[in-house]
Amino acid sequence: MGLSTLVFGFVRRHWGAYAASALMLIGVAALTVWVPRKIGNMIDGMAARTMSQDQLLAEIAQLIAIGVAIYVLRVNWRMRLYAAAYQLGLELRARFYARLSNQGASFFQQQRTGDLMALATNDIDAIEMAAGEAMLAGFDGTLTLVMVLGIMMLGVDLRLSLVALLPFPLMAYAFWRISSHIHSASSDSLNRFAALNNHVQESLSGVRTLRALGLEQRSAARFGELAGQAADASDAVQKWEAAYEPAFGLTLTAAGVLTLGLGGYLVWHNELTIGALTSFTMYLGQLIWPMFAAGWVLSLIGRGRAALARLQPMLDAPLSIDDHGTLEQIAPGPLALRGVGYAYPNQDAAALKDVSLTLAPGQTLGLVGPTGAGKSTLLRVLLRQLTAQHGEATWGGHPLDAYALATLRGAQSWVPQEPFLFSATLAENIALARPDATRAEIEQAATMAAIHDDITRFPQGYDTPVGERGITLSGGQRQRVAIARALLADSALLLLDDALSAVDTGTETRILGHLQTLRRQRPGRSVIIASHRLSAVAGADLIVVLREGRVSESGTHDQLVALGGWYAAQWRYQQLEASLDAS
Ligand SMILES: Nc1ncnc2c1ncn2[C@@H]1O[C@H](COP(=O)(O)OP(=O)(O)OP(=O)(O)O)[C@@H](O)[C@H]1O
Repeated sequence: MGLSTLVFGFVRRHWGAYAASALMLIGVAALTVWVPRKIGNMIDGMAARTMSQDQLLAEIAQLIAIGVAIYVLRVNWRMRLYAAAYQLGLELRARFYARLSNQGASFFQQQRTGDLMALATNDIDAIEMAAGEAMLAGFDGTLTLVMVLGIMMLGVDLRLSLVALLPFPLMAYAFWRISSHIHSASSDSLNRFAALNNHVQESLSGVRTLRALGLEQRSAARFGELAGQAADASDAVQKWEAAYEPAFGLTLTAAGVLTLGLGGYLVWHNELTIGALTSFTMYLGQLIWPMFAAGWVLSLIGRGRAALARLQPMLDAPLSIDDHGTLEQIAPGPLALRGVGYAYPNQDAAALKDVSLTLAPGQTLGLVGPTGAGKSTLLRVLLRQLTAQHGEATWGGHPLDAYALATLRGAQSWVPQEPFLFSATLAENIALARPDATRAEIEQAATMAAIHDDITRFPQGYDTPVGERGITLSGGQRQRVAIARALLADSALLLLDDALSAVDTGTETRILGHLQTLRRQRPGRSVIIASHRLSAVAGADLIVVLREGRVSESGTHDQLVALGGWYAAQWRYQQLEASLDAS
C-alpha cells in the first residue's frame, strides 16, 4: 500500500475532523487574502483624501477583528487535524503491535529488536507527520496559492501577474528535484537510526557480557561510528531541506523585481494605482507560505514514504504461526505426538525425528536427554511456537492447529529455563496471566513454588518491584517466581523447560511434592518436565529419553533403570555426584 492510499483511506474514515479543519482553513485563507485588498483600498482612500478619520478607525478595527478571527480559526484547525493524525499513529502502532504479537519465534529470530523499536517509534512518527502536518500544509498552501493567484490576476492586474509569475515554473522544477533527493536521504537516515537503535539495545541487554570481556571501549567506538553515520544521514536530509528556502527566496526576489519594474511602469502611465501596487506586492509576499508549504509537504511526504516502505513489509510479513484454528475449548483426551519431525530453518540436521508419545490427562511426563537432544524443541512444538514439518501433534484427538491460538495458549503454562520478569512488583509478575487474582491466591501459588519465604524477606514483600528499576533476583528466585506465575494460571498443561535448573535439590523436591499435591486436588491437569537433573523426573508417570532428536528410551523410572541404557548410566552418575556433594 502506498502512502497516499494509506493516508486517504484514513481521511475517508475520519472525514468529519478533516472536513471541519478544511472549512476553517477556507475561512482563514479567505480572510488572509482579503487583508491586502483592504489595505490597498485604505491607501488609495488616504492618498485621494476621500477617507474620513472615523472611516479609517473603523477599517483598523475591522483589521484587528480579522486578525483575532484568523488566530482562533488557526488554533482550532490545528488541534482537530493533529488529533486526527495522532489517531493514525495510534492505529498504525496498534496494527504493528498486534502483528508482532501474533508472530512466532522464527520471526523474532530473523528480526532485530532495535529495528522493530525504531519502526514502532521513529518510522510511525514520520507517517503520522505525513498524515497531519503534510495534509494541513498541503491543503492550506494550495488553497492560499489558488486564492492569492486568483485575486492577483482577476482582482488586481492580469498582465502584472503573468509577468511576476514567470520565475515560478523554474522553482517547481527545483522543488521536484530536491524532493526526490529527500526521499532517498530519508530512507538512509531511517535505516541508520534503526542500526543505532539496535546497537544500543544489544549493548544494554548484554552489558554484563561486554564488561566481562572488556569490550566496553570497542562497543563505545562502534556506537560513536553508528551515531556519526546516523548524524551524517540526517544532516544530508537537512541539507536537502535547506535547499528549498534559497529556491523560493530566489524566485520571490525575481518576481519582486519584475513586479516593481512593470508595476512602476503601469503606475507611471496611470494604469494602476499605488494602492493596487501595494496590494499586489503584499500578495506576492503571501505566496511565501504556499511556496514554503510546498517544500515542507514534499519533504514530509518523502520521509513518510520512506518510513512506510520500511514498515509495510513488517505489517505484511506472513505469520510464522498461522491462527486459523476454530476450536475454542480443549477436547478431553490425551496429548499425542505421532512421528513428529522438525528441522530449524537453515539447519542440516533435524532437531526432532519421528517422535511419538502419548500423555494422558492428569499424567506427568519427564523429558530427558543430553544437551541439544531436542527437549526444548519438542516443548516448543507442543506450545505451537514451532509447527512440526512431519507427523502430527494432537490434543483431545484434534490437531494442535485446529485450536484457536488463544485457546491453546490459555490451556498451557510454560516456564522456560530463563524466564522473563517484567518491570513490575513481584505480585504483579506472579499474577500476569490472572490479573484478577487475590493476594491470598498469589501467596498460595508462591508457597507452592517455594518462593513465599524469600518474598516475605524483601523490604516491601510482594510489593517489591523487580526488573530494571527494582531488586535483582537470583536465577533460582526468578525461576520460582515464574513457576508461581504458571501455577496461578492453573492451566490444563504445565510445561517446565529445565525450570528448576537453578534451584537446589532440596527446594526442587519440595516444589515437585507440591505439584503432586496440586495434581491430586485438581485431577486432569498434566505436567511435562524437561530436565537435565533426573531427580526432577524420577516420579513421573512416563519418562522419555531423547537423543539427537529421537526417542531412544521410554518408560517409568524403574523400567529405565532396569533397562541399563543412557538413563540408567546417567542416574547412577547423578546419584554418585549427589552423594559426593553431600559428604
Ligand atoms: N533457534 C534455533 N535455530 C537453529 N537451531 C536450533 C535452534 N534452537 C535449537 N536449535 C538446535 O536444535 C537442536 C535441539 O535443541 P534443543 O534446544 O531443543 O535441545 P535441548 O535438548 O533442549 O538442549 P538443552 O538441554 O541444552 O536445553 C540443537 O542441535 C540446537 O542446536
